[in-house]
Amino acid sequence: MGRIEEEKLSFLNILTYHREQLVSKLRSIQCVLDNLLACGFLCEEDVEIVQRTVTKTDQVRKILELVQCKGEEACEYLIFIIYKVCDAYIDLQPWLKEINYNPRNDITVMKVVNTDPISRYCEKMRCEMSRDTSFIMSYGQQEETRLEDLYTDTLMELLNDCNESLGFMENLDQLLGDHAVFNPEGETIYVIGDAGVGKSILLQKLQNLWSKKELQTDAIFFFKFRCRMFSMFSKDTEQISLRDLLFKYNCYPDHDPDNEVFDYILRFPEKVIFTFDGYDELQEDLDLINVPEVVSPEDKAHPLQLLIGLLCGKLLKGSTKVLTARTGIEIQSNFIKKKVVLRGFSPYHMKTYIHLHFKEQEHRDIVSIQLDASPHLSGLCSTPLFCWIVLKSFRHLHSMHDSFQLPETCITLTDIFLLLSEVFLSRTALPAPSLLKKRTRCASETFKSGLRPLSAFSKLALQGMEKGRLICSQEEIAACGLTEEDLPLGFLRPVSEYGSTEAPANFEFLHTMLQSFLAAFALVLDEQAPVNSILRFFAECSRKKEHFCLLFDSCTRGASKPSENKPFATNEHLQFTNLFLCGLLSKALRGFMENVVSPALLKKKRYLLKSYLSSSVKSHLHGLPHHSVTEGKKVHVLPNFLWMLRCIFETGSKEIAQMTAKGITASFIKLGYCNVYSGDCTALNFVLQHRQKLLGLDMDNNNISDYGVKQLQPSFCKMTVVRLCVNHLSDSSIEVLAEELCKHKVVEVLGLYNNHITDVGAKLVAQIIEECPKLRVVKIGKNKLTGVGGKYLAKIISNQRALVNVASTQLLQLKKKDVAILKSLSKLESFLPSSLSANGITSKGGQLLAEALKENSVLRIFWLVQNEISDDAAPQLAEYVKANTGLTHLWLISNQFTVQGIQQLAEALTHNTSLKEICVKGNQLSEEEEKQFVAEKRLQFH
Ligand SMILES: Nc1ncnc2c1ncn2[C@@H]1O[C@H](COP(=O)(O)OP(=O)(O)OP(=O)(O)O)[C@@H](O)[C@H]1O
Repeated sequence: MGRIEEEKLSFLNILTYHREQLVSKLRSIQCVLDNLLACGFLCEEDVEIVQRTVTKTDQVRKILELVQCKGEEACEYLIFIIYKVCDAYIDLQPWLKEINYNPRNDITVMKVVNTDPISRYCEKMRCEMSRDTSFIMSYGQQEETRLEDLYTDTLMELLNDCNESLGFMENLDQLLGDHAVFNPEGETIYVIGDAGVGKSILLQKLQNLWSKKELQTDAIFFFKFRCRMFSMFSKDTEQISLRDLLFKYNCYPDHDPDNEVFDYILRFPEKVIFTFDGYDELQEDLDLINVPEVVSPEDKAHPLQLLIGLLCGKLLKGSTKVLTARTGIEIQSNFIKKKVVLRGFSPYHMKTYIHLHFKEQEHRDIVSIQLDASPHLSGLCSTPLFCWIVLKSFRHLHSMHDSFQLPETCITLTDIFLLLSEVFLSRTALPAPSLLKKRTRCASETFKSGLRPLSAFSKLALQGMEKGRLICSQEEIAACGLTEEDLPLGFLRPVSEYGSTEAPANFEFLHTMLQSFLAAFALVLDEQAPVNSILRFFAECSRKKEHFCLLFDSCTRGASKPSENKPFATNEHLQFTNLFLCGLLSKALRGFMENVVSPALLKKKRYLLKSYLSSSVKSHLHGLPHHSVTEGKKVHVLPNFLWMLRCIFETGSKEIAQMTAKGITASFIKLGYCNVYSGDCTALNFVLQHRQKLLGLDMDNNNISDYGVKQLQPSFCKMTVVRLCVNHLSDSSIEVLAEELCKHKVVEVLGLYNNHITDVGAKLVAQIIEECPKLRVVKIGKNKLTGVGGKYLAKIISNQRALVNVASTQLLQLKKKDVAILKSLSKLESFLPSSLSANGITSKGGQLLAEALKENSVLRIFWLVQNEISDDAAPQLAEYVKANTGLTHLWLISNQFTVQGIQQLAEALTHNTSLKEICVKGNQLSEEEEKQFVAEKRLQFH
């Protein structure tokens, strides 16, 4: 404020002048009173007078009266409080701007203490959140590790609504930002990933960053929930208000007699972040689906309905919601605003993680060398949970025994969880006789001596699986024969219950996969139940599955009834139990398991499982629908097939693998979009190595990465179709492919579209094209090739037979002297639609292309969308249009043509009757100019 103005408009006058606004908008009165009292502008008696006044507005009037009586400085200080505690007086911030308020130096030295309930609540929330999230919980009760000491970034890929990649997230701030939002109407950020890939840890990191004010967000409230908690309420009786849901299960607001915190949340939902972890763990509740939805935050409802209301945006619309779930869980896409899929550790991340895990360079080296030597183990370790188990076991067992190495190449998931159990059970072992002499490792001894607690934990796990419960009470624990001394072993961890200071009442297994593993152990150990009861979960998993959109259906369409009641959204935890059962009953573990279960019983169980697997593989393969395609008889396998492959690998049975390989009668298997990860390639290879005949394999749109390709190496010799599009492959995969495909020369189709291949890989692809005479389709668009890589390919194509769909990105960086190479394009039948879109092609490139393609009579559709082509290329393009009668569609959307260039194209169109349309929307024409071309209907502007 200018001095003259300041004199004229004293603070006292300001308060009088804006009295009405202040009376209606000033909240958090206690904070004003506290500060005025602390600075001596009011005395105790004044405060009491204000507090005795009944309504809020009258209280403000009284305060204004009092400070105005006390004089100019008191008035100024009141405004300064509003300025300083901006969160509490958010409604008056525009007013401060309106009066152009800037505190004078004299006043800034005065202290303002924020006693506003909202600010206090935020403080308390941050403080509790920081306490709750600073440690990685899953380390049993004996040791805890600081999150920041071990958290490592993972591959976080952004997807659009069609599950196409939008690139990778660089940091967690991007999770909440607008980047890659594909549906602005959607309310929920959906994070998906496989078991153990780090969804919960990602949320924990997010919460921890927020608690330290290191997350880029304006949100001042953060509520975290685990979805499984919503299923724990009784469905008929337990109703709760949104207020209670927020405050009872998260942080409780103290000193908030007037409910200001909740009011604030209702008024400013955009200031709130929610995280809901584990949507897959939610239990369906059929009766609830029929209950009308809640929209009022004041009404009581079942917590599940509140959850749905929040996720759909019917409650607290505009708040940020992050929901996690296992891959494969469907929710209606209109609620999803953006989607992130967690892909686990890249080799770089794994190196970082190893570094964080081990202080000693010697250990880092041993582990890195062993991982580098085993793509299978590395593939498994790209899942952080497995990596953690492997590294933790290494550290523990290496410290206890003389020379412990990581397990060798053929390690299975069962081996990994056995290792973890060994680590836990070895905690009961007596200390080594002398510190200098370490004991020799004997896993079977450890299991034998730990059999009592192991059986008890296994029983508990199985009971939970059967009841569909992941949480167990003290009573259930005791009923299984577990004592207090058993709990610190590490299998269980307490479930944190908000606000409780007493000893934990409930426990859960360290991870749901550990529960699945122990449940399988219980099935093997059980000597009482009939032998065939080991197969009970197979039966459940093979039943037809309903989609899990049901809860959300109720939100949009009203009630719908699924055909059966299932305990969880997925049956993955049961699938894992089956898988571990196969592992524990495998031939490789026979000797080991005989230490804990009678050999005769073990034999019976092994026999039963094997014959069950054989017959179910047969009937599964028999029942698959076959289609006839150019490549022969094709079969699109179902996700259950993948589980079968995993189980077969886990059994290690060559007989079943052979039978499966033989049973695949189709010549082409499609495993696209099946969520195949690198570890599965070992299982696939295990079966395919027994196949004699040639086979096409479509694995497009999975997550197999370079580790997976290395695992498949022995099987490429018989592959006629190798489709690995959208699989995060780099040049090192192409090295493997070049070596194998060039050796065996049977490949006909090679799909590498949308990976991370550079010019180095392109050179190898060129070699494959050159050396494999049967190859007729190569897809290599959307990779990281430059003009150099494009040249290798184009040169080879020009000397070879016609290849369809060769789309090399940035081919157009070629210079004019390379026109001969470009002429090879005349052999192309089509470009992939996106192949030359958004490639920075200038007019020069447009000219070269048009010239090169003039003699191409086979190209039908030509896309040059989103480039920088202007009128300079119009004459050549017009010539091309005139000369080419085969072309049906030319797309020039979002370039830089003006009315002159379009005029030339329109004129050319009159000479070409076969061309259906030239699409030119998004160029530099005004509406008026576009109208000139009304007569030429094939020129599309919309
Ligand atoms: N980014 C990470 N950095 C370090 N360790 C991690 C990371 N992500 C996961 N882990 C390790 O893996 C374990 C399992 O991770 P987490 O529980 O987050 O998996 P999840 O995806 O939620 O699994 P599920 O779907 O089975 O619940 C963690 O306890 C931790 O030890």
